[in-house]
Amino acid sequence: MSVPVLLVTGFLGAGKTTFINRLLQGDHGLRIAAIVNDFGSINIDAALLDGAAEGVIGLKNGCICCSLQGDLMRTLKSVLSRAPKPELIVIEASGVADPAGIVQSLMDPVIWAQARLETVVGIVDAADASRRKSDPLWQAQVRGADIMLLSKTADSMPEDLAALRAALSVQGKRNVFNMEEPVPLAALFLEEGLERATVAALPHNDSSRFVYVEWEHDGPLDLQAFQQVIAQLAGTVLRGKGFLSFDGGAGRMLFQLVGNRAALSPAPSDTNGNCRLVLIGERVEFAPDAVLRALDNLRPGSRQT
Ligand SMILES: Nc1nc2c(ncn2[C@@H]2O[C@H](COP(=O)(O)OP(=O)(O)OP(=O)(O)O)[C@@H](O)[C@H]2O)c(=O)[nH]1
Repeated sequence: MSVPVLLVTGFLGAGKTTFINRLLQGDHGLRIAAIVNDFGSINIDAALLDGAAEGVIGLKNGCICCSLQGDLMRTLKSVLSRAPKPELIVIEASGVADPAGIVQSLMDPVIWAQARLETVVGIVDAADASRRKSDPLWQAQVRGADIMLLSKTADSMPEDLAALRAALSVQGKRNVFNMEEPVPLAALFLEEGLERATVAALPHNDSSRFVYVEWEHDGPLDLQAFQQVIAQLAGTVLRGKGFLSFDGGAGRMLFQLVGNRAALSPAPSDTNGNCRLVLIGERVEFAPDAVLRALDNLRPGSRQT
């Protein structure tokens, strides 16, 4: 029997991993395999989900809507050959992916016979939507979604939330859920027989729009110096995430930056090793060399005055 597939899409930092984590930890009793696609070679998302489930597979160094399509298909086939087979497959697209390209790949009749795309779940950061809504990539992600989940609704202004819901309903999105409330698993499955409209993928000149740096350091960092660097870079970094340790031995921390909101929280216990950090920005305003210099300046002994 064909295994249902949920494709989760949404802009950088929208809440895709958070949603998948909740799904993996839900008490539905389903055997779920998750395939996650991070931007870059340091696979933070897979590490974040690792604690939640076996069967989390990270696809890195590219984007599954373009350069990694072949990898996605190979990974799907290998997941499907597992015994016992998963009962649900969740694919997290990277935050820079256009879901239309992935949907086209999943329509392959050989794949479809074994794994049928059930629903494209689109996640929109409600607190960021009014700023982001004219972005063609954001629009493509909304257009390609069958159902919508609104994240960070508690952080958004009520009038912005109302405007967002109105805009989504104009676009024909009937199923819009608040991600800060429990979303029942059944709500993620489309009514039987519902046809998905074919959506054209964005032209692929977009791949050079985003750039990122990956940075690693063996040992703890000075917290205050790190915060200063992040404050300097704020405004040019769209998304940051990583695992870090700081002087004083408070343990490993998970760093999350979305737009101008940064947070540090205790990292999942099974994340070991060096400090590792990924920062992503738009090529027009994010200068990787300067960002790397600022980060390298954090290494003990190399601080410049
Ligand atoms: N308050 C609040 N925070 C959220 C919600 N959803 C996600 N977050 C936070 O937003 C940040 C990014 O969430 P992720 O789930 O990693 O976002 P993502 O879409 O997977 O990010 P990328 O894959 O890097 O594009 C994290 O700090 C989350 O804790 C939400 O509904 N409410």
